[in-house]
Amino acid sequence: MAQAAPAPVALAARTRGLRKLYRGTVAVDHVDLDVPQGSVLGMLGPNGSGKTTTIRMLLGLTVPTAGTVELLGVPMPEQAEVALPEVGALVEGPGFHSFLSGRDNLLRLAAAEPMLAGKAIPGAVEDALARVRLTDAADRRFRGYSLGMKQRLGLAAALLVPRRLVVLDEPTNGLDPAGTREVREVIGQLHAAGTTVLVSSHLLAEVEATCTHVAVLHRGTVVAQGELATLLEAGSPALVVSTPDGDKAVEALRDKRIPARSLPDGLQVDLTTTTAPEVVAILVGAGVAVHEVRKQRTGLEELFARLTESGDAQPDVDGQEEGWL
Ligand SMILES: Nc1ncnc2c1ncn2[C@@H]1O[C@H](COP(=O)(O)OP(=O)(O)OP(=O)(O)O)[C@@H](O)[C@H]1O
Repeated sequence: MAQAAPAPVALAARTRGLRKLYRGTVAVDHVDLDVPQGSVLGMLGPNGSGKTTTIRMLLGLTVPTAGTVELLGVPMPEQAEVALPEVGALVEGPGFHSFLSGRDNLLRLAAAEPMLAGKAIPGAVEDALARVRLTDAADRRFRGYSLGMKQRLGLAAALLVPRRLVVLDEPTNGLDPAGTREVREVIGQLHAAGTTVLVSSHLLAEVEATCTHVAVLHRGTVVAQGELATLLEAGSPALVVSTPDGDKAVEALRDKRIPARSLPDGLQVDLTTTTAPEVVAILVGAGVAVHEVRKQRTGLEELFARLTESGDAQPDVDGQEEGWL
């Protein structure tokens, strides 16, 4: 039965005071999340920070202990049947049958899509398979798929019909670099088509590369959210100087009360109380060989550093290599 489509809304998803307890353990608390219509919002947080639990509550898969959820303007889970047909989701355990091929799994899911007419099903399945580059492996059984292929099939299921909102929980888990680039491409295409995308990740670099907005979770609460560009501007600016004379340079700056710290190939200078030309003049005056100087964006990095300093959370090693100093 076709349902009345939800009306256009400013926020594709909105939570207020969201809380989830598991046997006395707080998984999510006080989460007021705004996912603007048309945005690509990266939900960023270390392992165990509450990303999956929040996403599951948004989709009506987990019942909140307290708080409210609105999805495409309607309350969840009360009006799930209104919102969910317009929401594609890739979450843990998408329920594929191990003995069926990738294509047959998608055909089964497509048959259950209220927005897909029967005769449109085969075409929609082939399109979705092609979009995640799984056509060649489509006849193989799901149980023989690699983790990356399983992720691709999950993504294909989320893309079976045009959606107003696509929710992807750690979509690049298990994917190689080419697969990761393809997921970024798919997110870019969805964004260009006006679809709102909510994507969770523990990789800073991944969020920076794909998102317009960010919500940072730590220990179950949102510690920052907003436009990526605004968050990147926040935090104190820094200068990264490449030089073989790092220690000498740090000393020269500290003599002038400018905070700096050594890096493997140079140093990082805090620009809160000084400027880049002044730093370069001091270094050159002190006889430091300056090979390269560049401004560093520190907003997200600082937010993440604060998270890791508080103990229980470490960003992924890949994230450190790609997105950190
Ligand atoms: N079904 C459950 N039963 C008990 N505790 C749970 C359950 N699901 C999640 N938790 C706990 O809730 C907290 C948040 O977990 P969640 O999976 O939402 O975090 P996450 O940010 O998605 O982590 P990851 O990046 O590792 O997937 C963790 O402490 C986790 O152990």
